[in-house]
Amino acid sequence: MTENADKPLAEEKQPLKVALLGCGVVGTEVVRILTERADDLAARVGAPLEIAGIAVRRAGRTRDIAVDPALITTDAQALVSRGDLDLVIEVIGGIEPARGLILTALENGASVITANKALLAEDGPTLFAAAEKYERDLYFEAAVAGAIPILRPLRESLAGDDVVRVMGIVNGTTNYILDKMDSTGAGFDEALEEAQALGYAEADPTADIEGFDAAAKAALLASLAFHTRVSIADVHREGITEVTATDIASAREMGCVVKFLAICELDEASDSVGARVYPAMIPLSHPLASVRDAYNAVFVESKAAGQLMFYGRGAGGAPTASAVLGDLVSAARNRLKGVPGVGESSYTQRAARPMGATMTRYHVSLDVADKAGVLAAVAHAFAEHDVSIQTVRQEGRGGDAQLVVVTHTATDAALSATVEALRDMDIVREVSSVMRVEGD
Ligand SMILES: NC(=O)C1=CN([C@@H]2O[C@H](COP(=O)(O)OP(=O)(O)OC[C@H]3O[C@@H](n4cnc5c(N)ncnc54)[C@H](O)[C@@H]3O)[C@@H](O)[C@H]2O)C=CC1
Ligand SMILES: N[C@@H](CC=O)C(=O)O
Ligand code: NA
Repeated sequence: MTENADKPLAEEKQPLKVALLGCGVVGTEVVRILTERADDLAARVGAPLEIAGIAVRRAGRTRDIAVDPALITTDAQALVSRGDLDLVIEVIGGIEPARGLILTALENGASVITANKALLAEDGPTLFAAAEKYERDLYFEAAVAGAIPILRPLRESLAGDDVVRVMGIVNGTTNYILDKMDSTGAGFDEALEEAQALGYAEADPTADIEGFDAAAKAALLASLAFHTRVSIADVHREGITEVTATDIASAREMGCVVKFLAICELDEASDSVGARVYPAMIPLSHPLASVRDAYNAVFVESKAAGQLMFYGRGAGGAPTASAVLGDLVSAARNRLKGVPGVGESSYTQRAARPMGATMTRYHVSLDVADKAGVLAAVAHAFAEHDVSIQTVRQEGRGGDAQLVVVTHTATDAALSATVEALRDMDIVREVSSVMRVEGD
């Protein structure tokens, strides 16, 4: 008889009790995987995972889940206060009651898995401090880029390297909208409705289209990548609501596509961190240009590894549940061992770099009077602000002309001052669009 024969099988071990908070798009898929894959999960963890309770907002609603109705409760606070839970999954979203519930769960000895980027980017330090105090895990792989494993690689695989830049498409809803507008000519509202029906959008889709969701994710990426604390308030944010069909066509004309980007950079000279989200034109040859539908992709650049790219489904119930379950298995293994896993690392305390100091390029479309000297006057406005022009294209339109100017790299402060000056010029009838150019 081998030594192992005495060891209890996973299913003979005391089950780990799991509570689920919220049973919407993501929660439903979490329950499905937990129930359908129970035996394999038990084998991987080393003990069965038992659903001990599911907190919902409305009890009577028909749900597509196969669990004992006695497990359903509308009292999430009582559930997390029980004291016998090993693991709590928070997929309610928003700030409160999620924050209070997570803190109570940690205080009562449970490790927590959450997909809630909004909360972590607003008040992560409070939650991480509680996890450390009670020696429990607080994992959140699902919070950034859905199914794509990106946070664990940053926290663990790249812990010995120095990350200098993270750039990606981290919001599925907006990528879906921009992709549909570009490839099928769909209108903004129509594409947003489709994204909502497919379960990609936040409960309030303003969070997606105004960039709050991507800004929260950028804050989490920057914090992990640069071992510091970046909150959503530190992230420069512009959403996609101003992107027009004309911008998309204009991007095509210069061999580009409009993508909604999150960019996090370490400025070594000033030891500061810049994080920003905005729609930008990128060349069709850039790998991010071919990210379609609700897919996400994240580029990481580090000193020793060079460039790494992570790609996959960034939104949707099942892909997001995959990330939640991955965290659940890790946290469950740690619970069995009695020690928490790797926590947060924010030892550098780097300052936030102001947006004005960011080096970027602009694509500016102007409606101008079509007369002698206009081009020279416009060029002068750029030169006066130390912004060098890369290309100018002019198209006549009756008595008016349209000028499309693409600049070389300059500080964002210089570029926006140039645009302000252009707006004040009599010969400029309208600055019809301003968009940054990235990725080359
Ligand atoms: N849907 C997606 O593709 C992704 C979602 N996430 C995040 O996952 C979380 C959940 O998202 P979804 O499932 O899409 O949202 P959802 O709106 O479909 O689900 C949330 C559920 O929580 C319930 N709820 C609200 N207040 C409650 C309370 N006090 N007690 C119990 N239940 C309550 C709601 O009734 C709803 O069923 C959010 O933090 C979201 O940002 C993260 C990645 C992707
Ligand atoms: N609403 C989000 C969901 C995932 O984080 C998105 O569209 O990416
Ligand atoms: Na992820």
